[in-house]
Amino acid sequence: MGFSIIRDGARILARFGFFSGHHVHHTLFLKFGPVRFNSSAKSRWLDRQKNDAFTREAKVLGLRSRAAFKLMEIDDKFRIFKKDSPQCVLDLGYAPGAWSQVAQDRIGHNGMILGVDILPCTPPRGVSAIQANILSKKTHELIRLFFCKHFELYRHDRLHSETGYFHDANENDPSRFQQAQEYREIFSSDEYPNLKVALRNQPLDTILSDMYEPWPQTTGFWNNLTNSAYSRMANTSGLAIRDHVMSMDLCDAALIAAIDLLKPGGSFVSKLYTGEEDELLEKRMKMVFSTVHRYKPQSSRNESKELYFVGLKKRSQVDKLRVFSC
Ligand SMILES: C[S@@+](CC[C@H](N)C(=O)[O-])C[C@H]1O[C@@H](n2cnc3c(N)ncnc32)[C@H](O)[C@@H]1O
Repeated sequence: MGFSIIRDGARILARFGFFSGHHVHHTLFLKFGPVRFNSSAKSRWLDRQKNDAFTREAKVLGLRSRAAFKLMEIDDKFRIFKKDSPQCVLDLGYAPGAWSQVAQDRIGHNGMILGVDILPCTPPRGVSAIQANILSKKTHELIRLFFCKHFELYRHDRLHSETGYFHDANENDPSRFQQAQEYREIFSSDEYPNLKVALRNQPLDTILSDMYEPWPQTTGFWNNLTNSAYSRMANTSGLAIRDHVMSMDLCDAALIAAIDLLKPGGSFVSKLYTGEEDELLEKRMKMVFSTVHRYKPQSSRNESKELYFVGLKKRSQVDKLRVFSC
């Protein structure tokens, strides 16, 4: 952190914002002048959405956003998802849920998908979700717990009964997960003798991250909910450096999740906004994955600085400290 301050004051201010939601907007206002989180930026984005062919197509196909096409293109090219064995997929920043819909379609009904988003959102059918911040260590624990214990949480876990952490569209149909061998082992005893071991394991086959900081909530506080996740996910500020720095932090968070939770051999897709730190992220990803690709899907707008890094075949021994000390 100290290093960041010396090198670039703006960066540390932006970083600080991740840990204390409201401060970032004030702080960045001071540093750069008004950051465009205002209603005209939002209505420009909404207008562009209305006139966009991918947006219209998404509507026709019942997809929750045009982002679905980007993941389809990525999977067509790199074959992330597999149907022949049960797959566990984590979708970081899943709201409103288009990527989860694509993952669900491509892994079939043998797999499990958990979406994590800081915004409240009802996940698509067949997908489970938690509202949580991926920058929190507790979220990692919840993810692990979910994939190891899964639906039993509904019956036995105080965590769920007291706080309702997990929303699971499959709550009424647990039988389809019991078929998978590794889950049968966990559930074979009432006392879950294997659970401790399972919790140390890396349960995931694929981690997707399309995260970017949402627009701040401006209305809807009265009902203790949010205004629609769809509108709030429209989120670039228009300031290239800010978009880049924010996205780099979220990419780091997703990469840490990949190191901790992804099986050896697993795959990783992460969105970023390009800038001077791309190469550092790429270098780190190469320490975690055997192959790393940069990819810009055709459905990603030309004028957007958005890009996707795809990591394939996670290495078996990854030292997190070494990765992040480079
Ligand atoms: C561009 S949207 C994702 C769109 C999604 N992939 C889809 O296909 O519908 C980015 C999402 O990242 C979420 N996000 C940003 N920061 C996050 C964080 N720290 N933890 C969890 N989710 C986060 C935002 O709330 C937002 O919903």
